[in-house]
Amino acid sequence: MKLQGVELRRITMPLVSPFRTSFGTEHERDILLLRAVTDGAEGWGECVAMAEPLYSSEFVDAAAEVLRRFLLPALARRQESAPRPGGTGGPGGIAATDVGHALAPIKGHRMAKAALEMAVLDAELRTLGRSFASELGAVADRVPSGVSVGIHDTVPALLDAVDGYLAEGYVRIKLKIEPGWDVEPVRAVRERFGDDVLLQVDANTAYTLGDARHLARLDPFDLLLIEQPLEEEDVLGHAELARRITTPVCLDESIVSAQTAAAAITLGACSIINIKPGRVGGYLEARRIHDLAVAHGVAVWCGGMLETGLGRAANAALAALPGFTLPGDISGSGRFYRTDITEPFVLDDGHIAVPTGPGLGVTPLPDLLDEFTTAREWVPL
Ligand SMILES: CSCC[C@@H](NC(=O)CCC(=O)O)C(=O)O
Ligand SMILES: [Mg+2]
Repeated sequence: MKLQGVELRRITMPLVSPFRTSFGTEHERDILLLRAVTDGAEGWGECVAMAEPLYSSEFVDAAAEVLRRFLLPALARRQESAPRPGGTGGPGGIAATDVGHALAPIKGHRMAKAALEMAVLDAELRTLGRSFASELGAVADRVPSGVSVGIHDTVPALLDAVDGYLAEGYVRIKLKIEPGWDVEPVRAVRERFGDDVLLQVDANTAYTLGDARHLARLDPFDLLLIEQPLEEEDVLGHAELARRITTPVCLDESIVSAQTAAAAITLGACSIINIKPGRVGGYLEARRIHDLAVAHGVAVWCGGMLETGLGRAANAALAALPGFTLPGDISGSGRFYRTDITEPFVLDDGHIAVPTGPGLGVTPLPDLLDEFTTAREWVPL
């Protein structure tokens, strides 16, 4: 497949309601999309980097810049040096499995790299007529849908939000927590909705090991897991915390590759992993982490970064792999957006259908995409 160029397209999508976490409050998403134009088909990639480097060190302006100045030129050089398919000499094409190798010399910027690999993979699979689900190894045609619930001003407001999501059919509730908003909201949700609701919490690195005794107060509430209680690099701290609480520790921000996943598992820093393809550099690395976790008996689930229907489609395909045994943050499009740029993903009996069409199985609706577009830039290879 010959990659002719990539369009960098920025869109701004308003959220249906503010989404507050321990690191800030989102009111809209400033999203970088990639449209890869090849001699076969066009492919789409979605960069999950936020507008500010608060979830991780990446942010969307930096992703666009590193793509423009370093990642796309590196891919162009790889394509120019690759032998033609079939072994003849001269500039050849590129395959999705080449992208990670071509970009490896550039340090970090995993979300930017993931978006580029996703776009190339989508173009390749559309050309082949294969779905993401079949390429990744999906074993299900729908996946259970969990929902992430932000920090609210009051407990009654939180309970109303949870009530609404349960009424919509979400099979698992995840509550964002931070110091001062943790035991009380969890207790209130348990008292109002009972012990059978699948319930977990996400701290986004808001605590320290010194909070271990306090976090142990969550143990009586039978949570599925506590996600990323400590800072990203404190792998040893998570291993010590896991010895002091009974709630299973799940890592998110700390797991940036199969290598870091192997280290975290070996050190006992987590017994569950939230896999986010953008955070780990792409869907192919995400599958490697899945395979590693399965080999170690570690459960995985698919996290979310408020993706549009493009990322949601790819995440649903990934979440259909056999090791994804816990409900992921693959909610309906309406959880965050009044209007999605693709046909909306809609909850059906608490599940999201896995797209079956070639590639992502969804494409942006041109008029809606144009409505949300704030910038377009063509980068020839
Ligand atoms: C703006 S917060 C994004 C990161 C957060 N993501 C979610 O809470 C799920 C969001 C979603 O459903 O897409 C996480 O740390 O897991
Ligand atoms: Mg998280």
